[in-house]
Amino acid sequence: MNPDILRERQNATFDIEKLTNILDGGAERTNRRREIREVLVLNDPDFDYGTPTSLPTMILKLREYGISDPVEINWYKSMYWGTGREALGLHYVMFLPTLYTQCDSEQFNKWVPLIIGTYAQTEMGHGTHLRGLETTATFDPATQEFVMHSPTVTSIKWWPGGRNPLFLPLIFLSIPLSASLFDLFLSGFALPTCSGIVIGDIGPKFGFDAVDNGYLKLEHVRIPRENMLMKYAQVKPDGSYVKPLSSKLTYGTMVFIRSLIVGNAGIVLSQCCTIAIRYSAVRHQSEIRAGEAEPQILDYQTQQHKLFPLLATAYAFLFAGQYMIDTYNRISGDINQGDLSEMPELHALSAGLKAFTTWTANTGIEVCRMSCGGHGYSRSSALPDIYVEFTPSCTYEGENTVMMLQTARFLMKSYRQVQAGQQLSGAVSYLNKVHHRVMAPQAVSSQLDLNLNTLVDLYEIRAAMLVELAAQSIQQESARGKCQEDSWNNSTIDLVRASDAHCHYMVLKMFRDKVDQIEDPGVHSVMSTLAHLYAIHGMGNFTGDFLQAGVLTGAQVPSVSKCLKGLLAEVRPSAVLLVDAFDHHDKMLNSVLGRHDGNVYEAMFEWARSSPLNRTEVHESFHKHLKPLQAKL
Ligand SMILES: CCCCC/C=C\C/C=C\C/C=C\CCCCC(=O)SCCNC(=O)CCNC(=O)[C@H](O)C(C)(C)COP(=O)(O)OP(=O)(O)OC[C@H]1O[C@@H](n2cnc3c(N)ncnc32)[C@H](O)[C@@H]1OP(=O)(O)O
Ligand SMILES: Cc1cc2nc3c(=O)[nH]c(=O)nc-3n(C[C@H](O)[C@H](O)[C@H](O)COP(=O)(O)OP(=O)(O)OC[C@H]3O[C@@H](n4cnc5c(N)ncnc54)[C@H](O)[C@@H]3O)c2cc1C
Repeated sequence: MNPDILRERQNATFDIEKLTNILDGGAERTNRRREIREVLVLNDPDFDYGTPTSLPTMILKLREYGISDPVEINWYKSMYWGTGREALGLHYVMFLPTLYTQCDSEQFNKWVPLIIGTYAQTEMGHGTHLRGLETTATFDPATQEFVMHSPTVTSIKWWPGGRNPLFLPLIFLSIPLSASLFDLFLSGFALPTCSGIVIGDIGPKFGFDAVDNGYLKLEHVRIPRENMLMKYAQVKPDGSYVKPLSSKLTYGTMVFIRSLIVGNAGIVLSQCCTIAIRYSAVRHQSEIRAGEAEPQILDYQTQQHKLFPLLATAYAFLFAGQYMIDTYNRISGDINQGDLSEMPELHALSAGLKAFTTWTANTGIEVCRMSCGGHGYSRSSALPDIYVEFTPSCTYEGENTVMMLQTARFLMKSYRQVQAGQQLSGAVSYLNKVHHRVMAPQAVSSQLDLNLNTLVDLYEIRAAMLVELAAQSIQQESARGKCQEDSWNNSTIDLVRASDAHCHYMVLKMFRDKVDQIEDPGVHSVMSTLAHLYAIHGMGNFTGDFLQAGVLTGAQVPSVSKCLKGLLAEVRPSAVLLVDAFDHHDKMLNSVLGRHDGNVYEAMFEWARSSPLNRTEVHESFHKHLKPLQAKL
């Protein structure tokens, strides 16, 4: 083991295993995750990662082992495929969940065990604006079929991931009856026997190469009436339409995956922090004091300033992901029982946190890559591949700006309710104080109050102020004679800013609540330090907001920076131990820089030598192209 990394692991001030257990949701979950990793994948003689049979092998193994819990599927898949995506991602995270949540019992028993599918909602002309989708599904009572049709070029289904060229069960979103409503259809086309279908691949993408994203054009293709997913809405044999309790129930799968993406952003950021911090512990470069040995780059304050706030953010997002999934499971359980009262709040929370966490993690991956210098740009680091695979999460499952505006819609509605004298509960209950003006900033002392509860309060006041400013912008636009829609559009910068601040407050609050639950003194102490670092770092990035909210004075601003530097120094001794607690296996991380043993250089040389370009002393292209050319010169 590299001596630097060995030294970093001595004198631990907290129990790493206990922190790993907290991240997994308990010791039993850690044991189960490791069992899946070590026994069911790594020590499985059939484990054949990277071969053409990998995918079918994985599917058969998941069934053989009876792994159906979404989180356990993800544990298995992420061990099997490492940090990359695989072609069936969409089947597991969108196609199956849609069947689970939108099929009636007969359809469920008929389809779920049997098929692999994709989710074809987006069209060439519309991905965000679902009410603008153009694919039609017209019911023919004479034949008891729906006629599916792509009326325009912009209605061609575009992007469905994992498009299987031979058999095409897919979840369709189409407009069967009216522009405001659409429903889900399962269409089992066995190509090429089924006429009226034009299918293909949309061509090379920025990345996501393991997933074949396709296109699908339908020309009056008929499917049985029974293929409409009929849990919430039905078309009866006589053609009558039974509306769902809410037209937004059709959007349920997107809310589910957005909820998953929150925790996934934490996982991806934790992978990158593991790579960058372990590498920064073994990389020596330049000098701090003339004549002395080159220091570990992790001892540079700027390197700590790049990486430690991201480390704190990774923990924050992992805890936010746990909260999000728990909230999703609770509210979707209520929805299943017909109680839709919290559906708007679930939508607003999942939409906002999906955007907030993916935007932050997306930027953070690049900071981690650049903090590793040239070797960060090598594919051996795994960081370029992680970035390329993660960055579309800012676009898919709800483009981030649009998602933030959905959260803003909920915040504005809540603000208006408070103005009308209603008492709010849940995540927006802090807005009650705005109405009663108890949001007045507390007496701000000359010293920055570092109590975590106080910091959460300051973030709450910042969010409330920005919500009020956005609402006032809309009111001012209306007062200038603008219609409601234009008043909204002319305030969308403020609205996104308010949603971002609301999400930031929510994430810090979840972090603080999680720290409060930690009983082990050593783990509590190090997690409390990270939560403080997360809060102070955000205060440094958004100082203007806190000044504008009156919860920070100009005189206190220097102490924010001073406090930040102190927290960076406090984290430094535990940095490698804190990434060890993420418990990312070398095989899954697939990074020369992030190896657990820290033996980076030897591994990098081996990695380079294994490059296809180094298979022969002289590359065949010399003999094929250069030598004949030389002979002519
Ligand atoms: C098992 C572990 C796995 C871990 C893996 C984790 C991550 C892996 C990541 C990815 C997986 C792999 C690949 C990803 C592939 C990506 C697949 C896709 O991208 S599928 C397509 C996704 N598309 C979208 O998300 C479309 C986005 N657009 C919309 O959702 C809607 O158009 C809209 C923007 C929300 C607007 O809808 P609409 O116009 O109908 O509504 P509005 O008029 O704006 O508002 C009316 C009203 O409705 C409320 N509302 C809107 N949506 C919802 C909802 N979902 N739920 C509840 N309520 C909703 C809205 O709040 C308004 O309410 P009110 O203000 O009270 O009127
Ligand atoms: C890798 C990848 C995989 C995908 N897989 C699938 C899949 O399997 N199935 C599927 O159905 N789809 C899939 N998609 C499509 C994806 O869901 C859409 O691209 C996404 O919903 C964004 O919609 P759009 O492309 O129409 O972008 P647009 O909405 O056209 O966004 C373009 C710009 O317009 C802005 N904008 C749009 N509306 C508003 C508004 N109301 N207010 C302010 N600004 C606005 C956006 O902020 C953005 O800046 C995938 C996409 C990617 C990148």
